[in-house]
Amino acid sequence: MNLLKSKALFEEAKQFIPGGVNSPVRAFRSVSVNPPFIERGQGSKLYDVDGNTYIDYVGSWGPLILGHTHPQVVEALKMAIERGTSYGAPTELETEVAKIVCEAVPSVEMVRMVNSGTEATMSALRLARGYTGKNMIVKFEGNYHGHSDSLLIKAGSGALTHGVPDSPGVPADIARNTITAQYNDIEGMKQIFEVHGHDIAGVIIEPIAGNMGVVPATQEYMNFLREITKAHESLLIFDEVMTGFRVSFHGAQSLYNICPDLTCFGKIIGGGLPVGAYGGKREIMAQMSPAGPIYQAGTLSGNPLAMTAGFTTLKILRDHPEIYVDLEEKSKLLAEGLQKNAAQLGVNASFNRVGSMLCMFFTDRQVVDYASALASDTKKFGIYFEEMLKAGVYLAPSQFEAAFVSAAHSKEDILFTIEASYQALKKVI
Ligand SMILES: Cc1ncc(COP(=O)(O)O)c(C=O)c1O
Ligand SMILES: N[C@H](C=O)CCC(=O)O
Repeated sequence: MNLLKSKALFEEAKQFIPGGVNSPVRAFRSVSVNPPFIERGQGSKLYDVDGNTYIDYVGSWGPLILGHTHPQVVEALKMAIERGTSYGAPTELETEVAKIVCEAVPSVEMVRMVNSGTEATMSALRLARGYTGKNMIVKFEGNYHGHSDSLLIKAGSGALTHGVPDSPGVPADIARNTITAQYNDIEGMKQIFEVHGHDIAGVIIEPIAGNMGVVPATQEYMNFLREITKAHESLLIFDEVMTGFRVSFHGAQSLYNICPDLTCFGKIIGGGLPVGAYGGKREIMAQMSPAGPIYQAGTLSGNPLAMTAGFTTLKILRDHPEIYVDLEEKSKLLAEGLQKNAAQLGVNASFNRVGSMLCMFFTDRQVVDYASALASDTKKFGIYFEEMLKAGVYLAPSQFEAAFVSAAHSKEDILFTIEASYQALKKVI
């Protein structure tokens, strides 16, 4: 694989951008490969500046459930851009997007658009604190909710991959109000509520974690969380930035049949443009300014281009439920193929998959939380990753990220990936 141009561009970028990238995971630091610089994407494929083609399972870290440059999304954007890029004033489309979100996710009666998942979770915490009058937030080890101060504690994703789950720069006074819990650990959470229950504003969780690899919460745990938060008048906040419109059109909450108080969205609702959103019960959301006293704002919030890409994507997903059936079939085929390869070659690997989010961990332990995810052999992952990239399969460059199947992946893509994985795993043993 020739990456000469990418290498030169990366060196140049490092002169002007910290680490050469605008988000740490893109630097490929945990694997010993130069990041390919991307020229364009189409369907299931990414094309780099050196002329390499990859089957893409990153999908811009989740938003591209329809694949790259979906014709309807591109056409809608072309028409929208002719009308202007931003007005800083209300548009009808914002209500249309809000309506489609509220209709899809019944726990969300009102929704506020922001510009990223980070903003969505940060604002949801402020709302939880303002609404309950309490201070503390509980989050889970290995869950990632973006990079706001209160949540960058024992965080997953790039923070975990790069070894900074507790970032310098987060004031101790702020960190003190965040309690970290073990995922799927009922007894641990009972103890937290016994000690701090009177002052817990909310518990925020990735219902299906995708930032320590893919790790679903158990149904029993979810039922318990709903009960304990209700009993203590704390809010249950689902971070569905990754799972929203991904694992189902109705979100992870529909799979668990749990009604959280607040839900955060991002990724898919922006159809590949920068968007986040948070929503929930009317009574709670009505506390947000200007309806209520809790402040949050955004120059580009509800941006017409982002709303156009998001609305078009959500409408396609809503009107074509067969997309989710197809995603399930392809993802199952892929996961089973990878699993069979590992078993045949005697590689210690464990698999988690929910719909089109999946992860192969290089460990023989079943991965149910942060500790069991950390048991993975990241050196083996690094070898596997490099071999897959050379074969033309673009995975996230970390053991602690999800792979996403999109509507654009063909059966041929999946079969090619399974064969490439067999050859790559041979290099791991
Ligand atoms: C579950 C989850 N929450 C929040 C975020 C933060 O979103 P963003 O990167 O758009 O700020 C991410 C991804 O980065 C995520 O996966
Ligand atoms: N895992 C992260 C989001 O889901 C990756 C995105 C990033 O940090 O750039």
